[in-house]
Amino acid sequence: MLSLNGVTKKFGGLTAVDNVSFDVKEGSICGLIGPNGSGKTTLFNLISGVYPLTCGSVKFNGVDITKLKSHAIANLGLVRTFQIVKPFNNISALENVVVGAFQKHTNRTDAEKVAVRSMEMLDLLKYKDIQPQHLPLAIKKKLEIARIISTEPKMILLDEVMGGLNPQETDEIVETIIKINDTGMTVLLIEHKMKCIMKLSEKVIVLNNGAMIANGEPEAVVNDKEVIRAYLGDDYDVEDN
Ligand SMILES: Nc1ncnc2c1ncn2[C@@H]1O[C@H](COP(=O)(O)OP(=O)(O)OP(=O)(O)O)[C@@H](O)[C@H]1O
Repeated sequence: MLSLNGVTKKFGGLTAVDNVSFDVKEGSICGLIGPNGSGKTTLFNLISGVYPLTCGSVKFNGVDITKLKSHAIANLGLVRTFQIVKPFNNISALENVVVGAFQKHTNRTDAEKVAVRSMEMLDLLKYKDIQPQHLPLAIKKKLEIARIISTEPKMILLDEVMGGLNPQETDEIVETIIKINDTGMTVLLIEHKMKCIMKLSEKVIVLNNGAMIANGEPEAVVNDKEVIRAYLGDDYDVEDN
């Protein structure tokens, strides 16, 4: 579904993403992990057309999207969340989600139907008339997911959607991601909470200093010596994370 080949990004003298190649299988959930500053968000920015690549290529659903802009990539069905959620604060939660649905639907009634369905899936309908500025972080994060789901994508990129949430809120988001994936959407997610990564991911990709140091099944990846050295640490225990 998504295929990266030699993806590289240089910011002046710094190679933020270094010759990264991997595939994400259609219908799967794939985790992207690594230390702070290892290039995860930059990689999302490259895939989603926010930054141009220095070299390499990205294919989505058989189409070369390397040089496409974000909106064109979103039109093909590949959308992402941002680490810092920035909803439109002066309109209701529902209107925020309707904005996403307008990507495919020009008709207001159709767009609203899709938005309501997305909010239902995330158990957000009770907040529909509230402006996001009055909602807690966990609900804002869910709203961001509802907004991208309402574009009716084939694949979503989630950038630390569990960051800053308590264990119960985190569990809810994990269940939501499973529900979304069950509808057929492919998921690639950046996450520091290893327990969630282990529960959700069919495959885990690890970046360190911009380079991919592991790519495989979660069990194999967490037992990989280089991953332990670079990221997890010797006393790593999934239950603690
Ligand atoms: N626009 C930019 N200009 C210059 N350097 C950048 C830019 N964006 C990111 N970087 C640098 O690229 C490297 C990778 O950053 P990135 O944000 O992708 O890491 P990350 O793995 O997502 O980190 P975190 O887990 O903290 O979010 C860092 O050294 C960062 O300072």
